[in-house]
Amino acid sequence: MEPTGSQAGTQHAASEPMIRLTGIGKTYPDGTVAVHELDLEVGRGELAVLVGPSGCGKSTTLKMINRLIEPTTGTIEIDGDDVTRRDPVELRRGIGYVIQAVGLFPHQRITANVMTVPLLYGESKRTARQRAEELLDLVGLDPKTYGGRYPHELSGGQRQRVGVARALAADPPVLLMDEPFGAVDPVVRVRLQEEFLRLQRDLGKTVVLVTHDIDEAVTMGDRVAVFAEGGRLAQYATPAALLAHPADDFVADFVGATRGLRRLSVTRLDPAHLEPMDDVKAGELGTAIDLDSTLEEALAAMLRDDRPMVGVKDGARFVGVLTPAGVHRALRASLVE
Ligand SMILES: Nc1ncnc2c1ncn2[C@@H]1O[C@H](COP(=O)(O)OP(=O)(O)OP(=O)(O)O)[C@@H](O)[C@H]1O
Repeated sequence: MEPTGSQAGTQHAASEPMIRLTGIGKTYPDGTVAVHELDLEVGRGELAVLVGPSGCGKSTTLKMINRLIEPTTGTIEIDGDDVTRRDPVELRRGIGYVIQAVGLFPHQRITANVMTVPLLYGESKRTARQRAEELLDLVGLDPKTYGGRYPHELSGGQRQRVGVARALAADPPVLLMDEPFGAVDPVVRVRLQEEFLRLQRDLGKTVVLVTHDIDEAVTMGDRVAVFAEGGRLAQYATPAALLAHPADDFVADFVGATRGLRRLSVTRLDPAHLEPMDDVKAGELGTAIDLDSTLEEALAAMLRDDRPMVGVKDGARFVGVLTPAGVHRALRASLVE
């Protein structure tokens, strides 16, 4: 199934996936099966999330993609190339990697931390500095304020942003992220998630992100891979499909009893489900919402204004009215793609 929603990045979709794992498996020498014969494809510009309970092989899978861990079976292709034939060090330079602990050099200032990657590529100090400052700006950190600080002089969320900036420094087509927003409080986490989605839409990177948080998975992912015990892939689907049709009881339990509510937060408005504005309704409307809102935001607006409908704007222009019946239609339509 094709990815849905505005974050799909489908304009880059070529028939060949950017990342293809075929029969990939990892058994550790002590006999632990961390990943069991996994097939997974990630399209160009797509953001795939690996989610599941602790110890089910998500990190192992991620680290096999950049060969920090060698698979025991199967093949991994990036952009059609078999990565097992590539020099691992050179391979890793072409793949951004963001981890929870960030891994910044504690005794280097922030700009210097981000400069390490362009310097590795042989850029002059001056170009590397300029690039680092652009990247800090891109992730929302003013280089003048933060560039001269040391990592311990930043908040957890700011350090995560530096980690993202550094991973982007080589302009890699592929970005691997292991619990990148795990170390920050829930409010900062949601902000970082939103900012990263915006950035990813602009940059069109192919991203594989590991999390154990189903909310993060369905918010961020174009497609979500749910892992089960023993490194088994239980389901790989769009958030809408996963929430509406869990493949088995394990997935149903994992996505939770409130999955119906979660569907509201992953489905965006569509003009097709709005009713036309008329004079009577115009008088009944509270504050209008934007056309790119989610159904959850739409329902929240109806409840906040205590009205059975909400006006919808595209920029400054009113485009229609959404009612609870329209919400229902939109939910059903989100599955027919
Ligand atoms: N070097 C190792 N030797 C033996 N077993 C290992 C080794 N590294 C990881 N494992 C096991 O492989 C399994 C998968 O680990 P992995 O780190 O991939 O899980 P995960 O899904 O990322 O977990 P978490 O969410 O807790 O980070 C676990 O049972 C783990 O104990």
